[in-house]
Amino acid sequence: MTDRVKIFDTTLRDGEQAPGFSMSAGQKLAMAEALEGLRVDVIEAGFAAASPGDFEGIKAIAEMVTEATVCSLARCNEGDIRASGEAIKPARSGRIHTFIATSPLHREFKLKMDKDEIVRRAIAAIELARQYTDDVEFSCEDAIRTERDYLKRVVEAAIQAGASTINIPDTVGYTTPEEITDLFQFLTTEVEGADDVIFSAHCHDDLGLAVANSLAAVRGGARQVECALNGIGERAGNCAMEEVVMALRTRRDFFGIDTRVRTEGIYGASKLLAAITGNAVPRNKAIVGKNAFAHESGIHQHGVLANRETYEIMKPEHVGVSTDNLVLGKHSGRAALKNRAEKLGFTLSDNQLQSIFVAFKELADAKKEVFDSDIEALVLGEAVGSVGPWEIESLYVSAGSDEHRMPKATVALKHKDGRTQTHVSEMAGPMNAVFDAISRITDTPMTLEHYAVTSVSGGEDAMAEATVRVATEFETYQGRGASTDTVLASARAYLDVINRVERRTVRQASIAAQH
Ligand SMILES: CC(=O)SCCNC(=O)CCNC(=O)[C@H](O)C(C)(C)COP(=O)(O)OP(=O)(O)OC[C@H]1O[C@@H](n2cnc3c(N)ncnc32)[C@H](O)[C@@H]1OP(=O)(O)O
Ligand SMILES: CC(C)C(=O)C(=O)O
Ligand SMILES: [Mg+2]
Repeated sequence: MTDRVKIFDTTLRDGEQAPGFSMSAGQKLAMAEALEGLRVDVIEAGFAAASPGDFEGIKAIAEMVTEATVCSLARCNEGDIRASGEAIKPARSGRIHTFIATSPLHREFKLKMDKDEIVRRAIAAIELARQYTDDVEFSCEDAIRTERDYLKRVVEAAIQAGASTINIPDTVGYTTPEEITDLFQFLTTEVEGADDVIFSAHCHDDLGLAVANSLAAVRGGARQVECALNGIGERAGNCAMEEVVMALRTRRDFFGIDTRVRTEGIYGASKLLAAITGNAVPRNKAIVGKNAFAHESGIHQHGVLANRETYEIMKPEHVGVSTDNLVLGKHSGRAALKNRAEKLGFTLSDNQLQSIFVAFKELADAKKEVFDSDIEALVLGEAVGSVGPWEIESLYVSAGSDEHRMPKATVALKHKDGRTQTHVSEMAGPMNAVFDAISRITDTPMTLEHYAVTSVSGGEDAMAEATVRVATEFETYQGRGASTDTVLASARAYLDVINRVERRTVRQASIAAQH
């Protein structure tokens, strides 16, 4: 048994699997870089057999990551194992994670396999995986609803076949803390070969118990926790990485064990994920929500002013949340901007710094004060919006109280291939006119399902962040844009979606051309 809990991050596999959270290969690479910066032990980068894009995404991550183990998920069949083995080949340390369901419901209705067949499949898959790597993880899907004696039998067979990590998933979020502690105690003491492997917990949040159950599994002997940033994942999500890590760190006195995560990067990584997927973190979310370290009521403020520990059990800076509000101005240079971004949890390449610096100077000229949240919006705007191919060249909107004159938007967009196109739209609302003009120029008809604008910093000239959810003929997309001008922020959010759609079409066309 190790003296720490390994963090197996599945943001890019189970997390990405949930509707509304899919990421492009480039976005997955950016997230993998952030996860490596957090020092997670294992990055589950995808499911190699799922698609050529997933295969290439895992391979690119395996080529880039230098410290963490890079893992691919595989069913217990030859094709999946071989695809995973090839995808992780470039990794300094690569893992194949193979799984098969063991519960009566899954055996009878889904797999239509009896108990012996499942054991045979598991053994064959693990033995084949071992031909690619010594690091093989085996999961009994729906382990929690599996008969204990059968679970023990499958796990013992998996260990004998060569698995070095045994994962016990609560696939449907059904268990309770007491029950899972007892199960892990049973497995770690009763299973033959238990001392030679690491037991892992993979809890889902259907009853809001994923973090509590993961911690309870650790109490029962689990030494790997599978989790995802912001708790994303199938249905209600997975165990939230930031929560389980901070619970172990903050209550080390209770759990007596910790992870090796560099917690100062948590907030930046969480924001990056939210920006990339277009799914904002709720403000009351533990650790990474906007309110996690905010105090408005008088009695709390009075206490915090005297001593922060009266109402704070963690230091905000330990998870990368800055309490230093007023940061930079128009006289600041690149070094200060880079330093501030790093304090907020973002590592900027030289190219990113150059382009963010230009936007920062424009913002500093337009605003009296530049806050951390402004810088965050600039960095995330860069992470999301810089990839094009369309960008806004100019935008004019006229609207007013005269009911005989329709609001009008004149929009000019520039494409990376050199084209510039302008369209004038008149619609019932000014934003409708802007969105319509963008749709017409790019020839992308879409239905707006949700549109929201929030202020991300203080003052009259605050930065606005717009988010849109838009349905195309085939899929729903999220987009995000930021600016001190709400109309421009909204237009950028809408264009963010158009760019995602176009990039996806180009990607699909290139995949089709390869076949
Ligand atoms: C709990 C979890 O999170 S499991 C991971 C879930 N993630 C995903 O499914 C995302 C990626 N999946 C995919 O892209 C597709 O489902 C694919 C490419 C893997 C398979 O696609 P298809 O071949 O069309 O199969 P489909 O998805 O319809 O059905 C799954 C098949 O796998 C079988 N299967 C399911 N789990 C396993 C397993 N662990 N081991 C072996 N076979 C399995 C099912 O019995 C079914 O077989 P059948 O086609 O003979 O009936
Ligand atoms: C593939 C397995 C580990 C899984 O995601 C689950 O059972 O929830
Ligand atoms: Mg899962």
